[in-house]
Amino acid sequence: MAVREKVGKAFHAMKRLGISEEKVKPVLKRLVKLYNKEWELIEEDNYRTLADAIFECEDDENGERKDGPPFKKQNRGNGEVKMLSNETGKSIVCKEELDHDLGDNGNQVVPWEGEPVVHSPQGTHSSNICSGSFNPSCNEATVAVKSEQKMVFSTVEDITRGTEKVKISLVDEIGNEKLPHFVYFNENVTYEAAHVHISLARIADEDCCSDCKGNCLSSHLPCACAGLTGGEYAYTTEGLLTKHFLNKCIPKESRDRKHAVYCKDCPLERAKNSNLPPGKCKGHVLKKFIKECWRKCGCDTNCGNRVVQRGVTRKLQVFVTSKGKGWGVRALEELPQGAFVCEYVGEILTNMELYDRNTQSAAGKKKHVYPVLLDADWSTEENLKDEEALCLDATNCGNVARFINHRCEDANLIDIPVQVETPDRHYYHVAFFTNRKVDALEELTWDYGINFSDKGHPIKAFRCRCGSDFCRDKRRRR
Ligand SMILES: C[S@@+](CC[C@H](N)C(=O)[O-])C[C@H]1O[C@@H](n2cnc3c(N)ncnc32)[C@H](O)[C@@H]1O
Repeated sequence: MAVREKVGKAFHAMKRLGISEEKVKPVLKRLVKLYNKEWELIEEDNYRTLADAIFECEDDENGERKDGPPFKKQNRGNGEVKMLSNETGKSIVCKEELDHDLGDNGNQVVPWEGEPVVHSPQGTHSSNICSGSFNPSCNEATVAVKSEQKMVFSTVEDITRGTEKVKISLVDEIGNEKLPHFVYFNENVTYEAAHVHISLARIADEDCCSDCKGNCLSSHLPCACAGLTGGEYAYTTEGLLTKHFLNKCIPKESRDRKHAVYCKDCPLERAKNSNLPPGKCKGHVLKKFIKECWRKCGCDTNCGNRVVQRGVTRKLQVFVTSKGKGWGVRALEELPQGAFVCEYVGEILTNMELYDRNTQSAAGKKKHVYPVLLDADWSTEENLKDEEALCLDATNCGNVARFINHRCEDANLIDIPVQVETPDRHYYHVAFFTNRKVDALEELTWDYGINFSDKGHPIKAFRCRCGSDFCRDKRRRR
C-alpha cells in the first residue's frame, strides 16, 4: 500500500476518535521515523499506539506528564537506537541516521473513505476472513467480516453460542475494531491448580435454609442464608437489590486505599517471586457479600433469594466505544437501579498461575488484561493457601463481562461478591448490579479499583480514558 494511503488510513482512524488531522500529523511523522517505517507497529490494535502517543503529547502540552516524554531513546552505541513507547512497552531497533520522514507525501493526504457498510451472511463473501474465533461462533455469526483492504462493520447475532438464556449481540458500528478471540463460557471453570470445594457435605446446616419452603422472601424472618448476608435479604421481590443493601455496598470512598484491609501474608506478594521473601500487602477492599439459597435449601428454585445463579436476563450488547477504549457493553433496554446485569466469568486461576501467565504474556507481548482477583475476604483468612487465593481470568474464556470497561469512581455498575455453592469465601461469584437507573444504550462500566500508580499490580494499568471528572489516572485527567 502506498504511504499516502497508509497516512490517509491513520488519519481516518483517528478522526473516528475525534482527533483532528492537525494533531495527528506531527505525531504520526515522529512515529513513522521512530518505528523505521514499520507501519504494522503503528497500525496494530487499530492505531492504538498512535492514539496513545497523541494523548501523551496533549498531556505534555497541558503539563500533565510527570514520567518523561512519550518516547524514550536508548542509545546502543553502534549507531542503533532502541525506541520504547512508554505506553505500549513496544520496542524497535532502528538506525540513528534515519532517512527522510513522511515528507510531502505525508502531508498530501488521500482521504480514505473506507468501504461502504457490508452486511453479508458469513460465508457468502469469498474474500472474507472470519476473524472472530469465539470458537465456533464463525458458524453462527450472521456477519463477521474483515478483509485485507476493507474495514467492514461487524455484527454477531449471539456471542454466547446459545449458552445464555438471552442472546447477546456484538456490533461494530464504527468499523474500527478487530473481532475478539475468546471462547464464551457462561460459568466459571477451574483451569488447573485452584481448589474450589463444591460438595454438599461442606454445607453445614447453618450455611443453608433446609427448613424453608416456597419463597424465602415471603417469610417473616430472614432465613439462614439471609443470616449469612448480614441478617437481611439483599433482593426485593422484583429481583432488584434493595436500596438499603445497595447503600451498604457503596460506602463513600470505597475504593480509597484508606479503607483497605491488609493480609498478614499476602497471596499476591507470595505469587510474585518464590525466591524472595514476600513483600508487604498493598491492601484489599473488604466487601459485603450476598449469600443466595441453593440446592441444599428447602425453598423452591424460583425463590427470590436466587438471582445471580439464574444468569443473564437483560438485553445486552457488545459494541465499539468511542475514545479508544475498544469494545464495551451496553443494554438495549433501560435498567432500574439494583438490577443484576451479569457476573464476571472466567477461568479460575490461583494467583501463582496468574503471575506465570502475566510473565509469559509480557515476554510474548501478548496482552493479558482480563483478570479479577477474588480478594473480597482475604484479610480474614488466617492462612490462605496459594491454591485458595484465586482470581478469574477471562482473557481466553469468559462471558460478556470481559467487555465491560472501567470508569473511575462514578461507574454505573457495582461488583458484589455472591456466594452460591460454597460457604468458603475464597471462591465466590463476582456479580454486577446497576447502582442507579441506566438508560438504554448507555455504556455499562465498573470501577476496576485500579491504583494507576502501582506498577507492580498483576492487573496492568492502562491509560484511562473513562472521561470521569473523578478519573484517578493523573496522566489522563482532563
Ligand atoms: C476487561 S477489558 C474491557 C474490554 C476491552 N475494551 C476490549 O475491547 O476487549 C479491559 C481493557 O479494556 C481497555 N479499557 C477498559 N477501560 C478503559 C478505560 N477507562 N480507558 C482506556 N482503556 C480502557 C483497556 O485496554 C483494558 O486493559
